[in-house]
Amino acid sequence: MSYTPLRLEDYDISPTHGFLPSKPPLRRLPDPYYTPWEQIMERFNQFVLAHQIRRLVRKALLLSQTLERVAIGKTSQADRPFPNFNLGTIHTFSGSTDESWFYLVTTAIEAKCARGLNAIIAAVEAVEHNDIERVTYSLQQMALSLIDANFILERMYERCDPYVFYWKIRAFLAGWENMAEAGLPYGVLYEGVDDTDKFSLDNWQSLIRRFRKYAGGSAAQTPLLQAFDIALGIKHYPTGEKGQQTSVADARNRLRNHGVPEPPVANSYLVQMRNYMPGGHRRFLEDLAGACRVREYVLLTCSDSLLLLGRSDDPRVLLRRAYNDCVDLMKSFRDKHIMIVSRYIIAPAKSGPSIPQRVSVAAPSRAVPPAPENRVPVNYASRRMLGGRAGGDSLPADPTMYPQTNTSAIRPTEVQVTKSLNWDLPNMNRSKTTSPEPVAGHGSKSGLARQLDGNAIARGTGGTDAMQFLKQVRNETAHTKI
Ligand code: HEM
Repeated sequence: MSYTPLRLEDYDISPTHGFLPSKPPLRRLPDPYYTPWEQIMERFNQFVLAHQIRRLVRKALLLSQTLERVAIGKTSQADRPFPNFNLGTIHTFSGSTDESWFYLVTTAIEAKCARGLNAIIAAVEAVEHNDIERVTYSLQQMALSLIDANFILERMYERCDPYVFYWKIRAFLAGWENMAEAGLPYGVLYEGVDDTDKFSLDNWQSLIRRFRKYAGGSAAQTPLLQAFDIALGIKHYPTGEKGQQTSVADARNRLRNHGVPEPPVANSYLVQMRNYMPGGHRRFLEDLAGACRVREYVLLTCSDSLLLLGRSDDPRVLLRRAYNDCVDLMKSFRDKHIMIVSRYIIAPAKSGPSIPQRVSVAAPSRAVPPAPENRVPVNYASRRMLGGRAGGDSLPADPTMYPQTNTSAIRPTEVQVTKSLNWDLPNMNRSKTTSPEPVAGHGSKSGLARQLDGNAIARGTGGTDAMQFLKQVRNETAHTKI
């Protein structure tokens, strides 16, 4: 099979902005058709705080998001230029600068690593031409990009506070995949979609099949790290399984079968994350995996163990050093990232909110009543005690907004009531009422922002057992070194 050079532009990737769009996003949708939506967004944070957002969104007009008149990509801000990385956020869920910073750090890494993507393409091509010096130079450029990524990642600590991240931001990013522990064993039912409204209690099993599971927002959905993994030949195996990185024999085999694509990364979570990437970016990863043989080239060029003693200006020594530097920097990025996860997720989860929390009970949905035998006897008095709205409370205590301001402690009977609502099988209404509303469902009781006891698994917004997954990915990276 002949080699066809890869071109970033063919995959909606910008040579200057990488996986970011080359034009800044619109500040607001210019067509007056979307005014009802924009009006909600103008005061989004106030509405969330006042518990009005669900009501308003329900009331809002159902507008087509594919209206032809919408000039997506057209910007009113040609003078806020991306190339200078003069970035800011227009809207956040929580209204906090911590949340803005969280997005900005992630976006800045994308922006800065664009040159790394160009270097990846150059390295792939140089291998095809057996140009050792160009392969080395391209790997050095990739390393510079990874140095930037490492540096920017550490800036997360500057303005994103772990407490705020864990207790105030994270719930909004949560999804409904692998979230049984958070109270969503089946995912979420999308009202009005797939005839769900025709549901009756007799066919609840078919209804369960209509629940949808989607992972939450996670930077794991960036193609960037996967592109570097593929370029360096770093393989990831299913979590809990020990795999092997390419050996010299594998490398020979692959070079002989030129053009036969490598099987995709075998870690199902990373593969699944590709479904959340734009189609062009996903295709890029697939095509890159088919075309890239950088690791094989380095392995075969540098297989002679005597090279370890070789002169420092031997091109093969320089090649191996450039390759290993990249692997080291990928490992270092993942080390730093694990440290972030332990400070932003594990530590706050273990220590809990600064003041004891209350639990809240989701009001049963009118659309799907619970089966009579599963109805939980929650009376109005107990709901008020739990911070609910029953009985016409004008100012409900909301454990999700600022748990440190909640002064009442959890009572065992209240926890039982909540658990019962969460887990009883035919009681579908719980998912419908709690999950799509980030405000109501993610306090201390069932969402991602909650206190974990000693043995509980800390899950990422993508639903992984975060530490087990991330450490394996990091170790697999380290084992790739030649
Ligand atoms: C407060 C900051 C961050 C936290 C708490 C965090 C947390 C996590 C967690 C828990 C996972 C496991 C997957 C999941 O279930 O979600 C993950 C994966 C991942 N995150 Fe982050 N993350 C943060 C920032 C970033 C940034 C800035 C990047 C930059 C690109 C990033 C890139 C990744 C990648 C690529 C993965 C997939 C695993 C890998 O390839 O190493 N994360 N993150």
